[in-house]
Amino acid sequence: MENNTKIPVYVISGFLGSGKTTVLLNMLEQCKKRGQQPGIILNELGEENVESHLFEDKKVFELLNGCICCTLQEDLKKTLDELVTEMEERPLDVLFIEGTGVANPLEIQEALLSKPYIDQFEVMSIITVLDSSHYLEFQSVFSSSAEVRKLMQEQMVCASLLLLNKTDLVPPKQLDKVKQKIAKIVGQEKQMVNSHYGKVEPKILFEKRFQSIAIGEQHSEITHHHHHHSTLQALKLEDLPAIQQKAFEKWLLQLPSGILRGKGIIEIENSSQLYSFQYASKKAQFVPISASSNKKPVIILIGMGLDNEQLNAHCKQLLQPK
Ligand SMILES: Nc1nc2c(ncn2[C@@H]2O[C@H](COP(=O)(O)OP(=O)(O)OP(=O)(O)O)[C@@H](O)[C@H]2O)c(=O)[nH]1
Repeated sequence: MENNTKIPVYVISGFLGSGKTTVLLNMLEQCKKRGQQPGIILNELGEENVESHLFEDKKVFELLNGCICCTLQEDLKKTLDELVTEMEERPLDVLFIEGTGVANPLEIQEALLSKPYIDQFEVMSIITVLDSSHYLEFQSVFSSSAEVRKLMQEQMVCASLLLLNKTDLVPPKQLDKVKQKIAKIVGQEKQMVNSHYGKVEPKILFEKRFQSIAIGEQHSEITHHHHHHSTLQALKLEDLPAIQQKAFEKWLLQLPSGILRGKGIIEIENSSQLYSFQYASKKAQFVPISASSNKKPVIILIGMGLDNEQLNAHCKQLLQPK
């Protein structure tokens, strides 16, 4: 493939629940306005993508139940091959890759910069999304693990653009403090932009900020990372009864502290509709989804350092309501 036909690629990285999908949906909206056909590669830790209803009319490739940056790098390469083949029938103008919340984007970058992908794809930007409302907590030695701190630092350091998301949840003084702390890690030059529900001027989001250097060339900066999320677990709950919304919110808030993220679909008692829910930054959100989407209630929980007995007991409360 000639250089001028390379597919521009945006990699969206960031910790669990920081707002990656929200940013991706905003970028897709922009593509629609521009009449561009996007391709999407989604990598999820759970064995099911509970958010597929968000991308119904889009070309989505899913890499499930593992993290691109570990065992799934080969799968990512296969998906890229598939995408190139499919493009002969249905061309794409732009590709978005959303990693799991625990992916190190260096590994995605590495796949894209290796042969033959470097001749087919052009990395435009690695956008790392940060939850500015929980940044201090995630970086604190008292309330977070060394694994989480290191992973977030890697996600920040290899970003070409940092989005400080969820600014609505942070008082201005705290936001300043967060920015100063981040600058100490990434340096003053790295571009940092505030965002609220991932809304950022399209020009900033779509700007080309990445210079590709093939792996193996002298100045390549790729280094291998250690697999730091060995203790991470994704848990799936199915066969769920209809649940009262308030009781469910309370249940979420009382989850063991190792649970960092929850998402899924539930049936709310006395409502004929299914709801998609998000639990991130210790906040729950519910959005009704159409009955025609053929979804079944399911809950995905993701966490680290979990006490399985405690978690099982907590889950039982939900599965066997009084
Ligand atoms: N208050 C607030 N909530 C936000 C903002 N951006 C995203 N959210 C909410 O945070 C939750 C998680 O957002 P997602 O975009 O799904 O986060 P993610 O990074 O894709 O999450 P993972 O799937 O864990 O990787 C959702 O409920 C969003 O609506 C924001 O700026 N402010």
